[in-house]
Amino acid sequence: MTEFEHTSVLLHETIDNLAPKDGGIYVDCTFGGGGHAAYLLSKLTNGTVIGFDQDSYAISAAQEKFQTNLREDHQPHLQLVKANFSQLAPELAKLGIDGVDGIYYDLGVSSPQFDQPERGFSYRFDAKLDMRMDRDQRLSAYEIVNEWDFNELVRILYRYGDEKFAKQIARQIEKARAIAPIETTFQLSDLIKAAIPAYARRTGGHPAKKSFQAIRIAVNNELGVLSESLEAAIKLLKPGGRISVITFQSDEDRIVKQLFKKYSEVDLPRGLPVIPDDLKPPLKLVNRKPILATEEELANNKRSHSAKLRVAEKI
Ligand SMILES: C[S@@+](CC[C@H](N)C(=O)[O-])C[C@H]1O[C@@H](n2cnc3c(N)ncnc32)[C@H](O)[C@@H]1O
Repeated sequence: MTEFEHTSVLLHETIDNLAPKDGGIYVDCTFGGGGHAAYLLSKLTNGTVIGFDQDSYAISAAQEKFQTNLREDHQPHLQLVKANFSQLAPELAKLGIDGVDGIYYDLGVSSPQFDQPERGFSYRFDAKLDMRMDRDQRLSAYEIVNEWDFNELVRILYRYGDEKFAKQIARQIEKARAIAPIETTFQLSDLIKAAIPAYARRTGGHPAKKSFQAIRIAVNNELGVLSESLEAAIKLLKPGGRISVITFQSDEDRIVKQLFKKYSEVDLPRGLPVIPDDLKPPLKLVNRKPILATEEELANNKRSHSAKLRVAEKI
């Protein structure tokens, strides 16, 4: 049995806000342990949920855990797709689907990805630098740390990690790899610690936290694939269909917020008495402000602290 322990964040808020309807087609873009999907399936007596994940480990764990729902004749039916959600439209087209009633994303990594030392995501375990969610992908943390030039390293550390000592860390990495390749998470974490001044190391969390997050986002091109996929998702939604997105990082949330804004507002010529249908925006916001975890969830799940949920509806 493949164990997959992951506590879902904003579980009810994400799914209830989709207002699921029997017979509908729903897409879970980040299936993981299937916590959100299990709750969605429990709300349907018939209909289809398509679960995407780029991690073959998540897909094989789901094949065991959701055996019943995966049976051809079972209602509600679950179908799994091992693919990046950047491939949303072409993968759904392969299944003959060109419109959906709801779609949701729970971004970032799952607990097993962090907690399995050999995945190389965590500074808590010593392992070969990796951080690929999709282990068929070529680019890993090893290449970024050992091959990307100083300016590229500084850019990702600043941009994806808000790391103010980005330059010092990139310099330390350059110095170390000139002698021998940086192979492991502990080697990288020690270099980061050495680059950060002692006064700064005494405050905040683990000194390598921001840099590890930044490198992970770069390895998996997390921000690049998000906008592309959200654009496709909005097109795929049927009128009245909804999209929920949980983000965990400010750049991610900004992408969702700006895209929802772009599609829910239109610049109309002044003085139009009635807005013609073809000028109406394609989306309306279900919640103006992002939904955050309740006090109870915050107390029980550390991952929920940075979570923000935004929901919109296709008009
Ligand atoms: C936070 S977990 C999802 C947890 C899930 N909602 C649950 O309740 O168990 C995120 C999952 O999405 C997957 N993922 C992240 N980015 C992806 C992408 N671009 N394409 C496909 N899967 C992705 C990861 O591999 C991981 O398994």
